[in-house]
Amino acid sequence: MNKVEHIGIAVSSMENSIALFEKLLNTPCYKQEKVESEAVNTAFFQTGQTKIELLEALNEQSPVAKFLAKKGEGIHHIAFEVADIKAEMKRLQAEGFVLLNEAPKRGADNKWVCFLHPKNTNGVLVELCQDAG
Ligand SMILES: CC[C@H](C(=O)O)C(=O)SCCNC(=O)CCNC(=O)[C@H](O)C(C)(C)COP(=O)(O)OP(=O)(O)OC[C@H]1O[C@@H](n2cnc3c(N)ncnc32)[C@H](O)[C@@H]1OP(=O)(O)O
Ligand SMILES: [Co+2]
Repeated sequence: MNKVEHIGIAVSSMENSIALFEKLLNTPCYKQEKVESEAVNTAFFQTGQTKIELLEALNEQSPVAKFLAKKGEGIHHIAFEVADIKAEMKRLQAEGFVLLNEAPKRGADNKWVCFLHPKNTNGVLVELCQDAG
């Protein structure tokens, strides 16, 4: 795990939260991107070596909609940058972590991603990210 690539934050209104985080971080949102496969709209802020990723549900089936209904707005996941996501997935599976997707899938911001179930990570949803080149 090279570094924290981003911290994912679940929000109810992307428009309101972009305005809030632009004030808080004193930096503009550098990208908004819909990830249909995850039923999320994302917005990114660069904060030094890491990023903030705001997440808004695109529909009621979105994992973010379920999270918001259950827990409300707040930190949703921590993403770690890895050099070789397939090797990391193999290593983590061998260590007993439950992978939520068997193969790397396309994430936002030009990444390959994989998620680990929070039941094996002290209740923290963990995402692995590798640059898709
Ligand atoms: C990929 C695009 C973008 C990127 O960075 O590129 C993203 O990050 S997209 C982010 C949205 N996508 C995901 O979150 C995909 C992975 N998530 C899942 O597969 C599900 O959300 C899952 C399996 C974590 C939970 O889904 P489930 O249907 O099982 O929901 P439950 O409410 O029944 O949850 C079961 C259990 O897990 C706890 N939980 C759920 N979400 C989280 C979370 N974000 N952090 C910590 N814990 C979480 C939930 O409280 C339940 O625990 P329990 O003790 O039973 O209450
Ligand atoms: Co993420």
